[in-house]
Amino acid sequence: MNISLRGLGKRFNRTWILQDLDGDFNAPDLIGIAGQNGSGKSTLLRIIGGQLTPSRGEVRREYRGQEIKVEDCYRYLSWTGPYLELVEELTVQELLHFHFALKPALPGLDPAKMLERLELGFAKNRKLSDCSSGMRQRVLLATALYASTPLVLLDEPTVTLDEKAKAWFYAELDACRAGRLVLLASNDPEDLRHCGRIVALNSTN
Ligand SMILES: Nc1ncnc2c1ncn2[C@@H]1O[C@H](COP(=O)(O)OP(=O)(O)OP(=O)(O)O)[C@@H](O)[C@H]1O
Repeated sequence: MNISLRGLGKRFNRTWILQDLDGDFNAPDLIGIAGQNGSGKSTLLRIIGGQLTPSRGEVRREYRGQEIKVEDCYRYLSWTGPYLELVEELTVQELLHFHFALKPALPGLDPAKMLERLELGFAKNRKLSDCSSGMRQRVLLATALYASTPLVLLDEPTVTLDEKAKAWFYAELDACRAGRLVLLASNDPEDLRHCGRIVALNSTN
C-alpha cells in the first residue's frame, strides 16, 4: 500500500485545518501522526481513509501497482478512532463474529482465537454496553488489527487503556503489522515512540 499526498489542504468553512501537505507513506511502515489538539490528525486520517474530501490538492492510494478509487478504499483499510461506535447491544463474541463475517481476518485468526489474544474470554458473553471503556477499546482495536487489510488507520488507539492494556496493544501491533502500512495518530509520546517515523502537523489556527 502506498499513499501519496500532494499539496493537500482541508478547510472547514473559512478555517484551513491542513495546508500544503506533501508526503509519501509506503508499506511496510508504522508512521506516527503527531500534533497538538485540533492540528488535524483525525482530519488527515479521514481524508486518507476516504471519509472526507480534500479542499485542495490530492491524495493518491495505490496497492500492488493499481490505483485505488476512493469509493473502493473501505476494502483495503481497517481503522479505529474515538468517533467509531460499536453495536452496544451485541456481546463481545457476537461483535467479533459480526465484524469478521464482513471483513476477512488475518490468516490463522478466528473469533475464538481473537478472544484469547484479547484476553477477554472471561467477558465473551458480556454486552458491549456492559463492558468498561478500556475493554470496548480493546475490541475496537481488534477489529482493526486483526482484519486482513493492507492499510490500518489508528486514531488515538490507547486513549482509554491502562498500562497493562497499552503493553498488550503494542505487542499486538508488532505481531499484526508485517507487510502493512499503519498510520497512528496520537498525542501520547509512548505511542509515538513505537513508530518508525513521525509526521508532525502544525496547528494552522
Ligand atoms: N466537520 C467539521 N466541521 C467543522 N470543523 C471541524 C469538523 N471536523 C473537524 N473540525 C475542526 O478541525 C480541527 C481539527 O480537528 P481534528 O479532530 O482533525 O484534530 P486532531 O488533531 O485530531 O485533534 P485531537 O488531538 O483533539 O483529537 C478542529 O478545530 C475541529 O474542530
